[in-house]
Amino acid sequence: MSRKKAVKGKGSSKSPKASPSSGRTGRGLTAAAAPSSGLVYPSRPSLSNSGEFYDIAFKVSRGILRVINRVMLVGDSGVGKTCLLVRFKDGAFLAGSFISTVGIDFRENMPHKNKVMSIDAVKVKLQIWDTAGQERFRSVTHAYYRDANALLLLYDVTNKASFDNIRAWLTEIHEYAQQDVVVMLLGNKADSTHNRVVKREEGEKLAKEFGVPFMETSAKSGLNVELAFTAVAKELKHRTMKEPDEPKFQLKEYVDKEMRTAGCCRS
Ligand SMILES: Nc1nc2c(ncn2[C@@H]2O[C@H](COP(=O)(O)OP(=O)(O)OP(=O)(O)O)[C@@H](O)[C@H]2O)c(=O)[nH]1
Ligand SMILES: [Mg+2]
Repeated sequence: MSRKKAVKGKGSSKSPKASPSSGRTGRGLTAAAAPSSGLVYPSRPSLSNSGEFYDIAFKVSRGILRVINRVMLVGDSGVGKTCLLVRFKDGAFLAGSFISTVGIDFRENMPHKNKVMSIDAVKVKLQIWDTAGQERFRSVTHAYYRDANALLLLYDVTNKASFDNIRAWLTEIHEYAQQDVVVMLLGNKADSTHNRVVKREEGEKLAKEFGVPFMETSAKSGLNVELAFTAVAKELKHRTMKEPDEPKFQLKEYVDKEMRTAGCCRS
């Protein structure tokens, strides 16, 4: 058994109108806290696919520890969140006309995909939630923030407004997400060299100012897509399973090193 049902059904404590600070619970889950069965149930309830609330931490399946973590893609409409998710999950690029994601009923319709990654011999399950970037769906997105363990915040290097809005997104994240949420800034559409209006250095500078890791990506070419999700998965895995004497995993250092090793760009 991998799940322990905590609170049943819809209409429980989560709602788009919930107090912004009410969900601020740290993960606070370490391997040392795990019972010998390997089943761990943290106190924070999570939302399942069906809209029910569960306590999910990690489970042992066929002798492999599988860590389940929720990653949310956020940023302005059109920056490429859906395309990034599809590239990562299916290895394909959604070319053609732009179909904006809508968030009508956040419990039923918020699109997400699961992907299991192998991190240091541990299967890390990422539950990746796509969000609607349009302003009118913002309250829907807010309701999800506090369930996120990590946020990939995207702007579009060909769209200056999407870059300028990053400060506002970071303010929202600060207001609605868990205090210890992992945040990574991604400058997407790096393949569009001719239309680029935001330099890589500008992205680096902003990320440095806010103390978050940064990389440029392309859902079209695949540039750094795998690396972005791997880095997040590594950070989440280390947080969950850190041994007392193990040095802290440094996400930013890891990203910088990987970028240097790969000459900044890899697909
Ligand atoms: N050149 C290029 N185009 C991209 C890239 N990623 C996305 N696009 C294009 O940008 C447009 C918007 O992409 P989406 O992924 O739908 O954008 P979104 O962020 O999900 O937008 P919302 O759902 O409205 O929030 C589409 O026409 C994509 O084909 C990329 O890396 N490079
Ligand atoms: Mg979308």
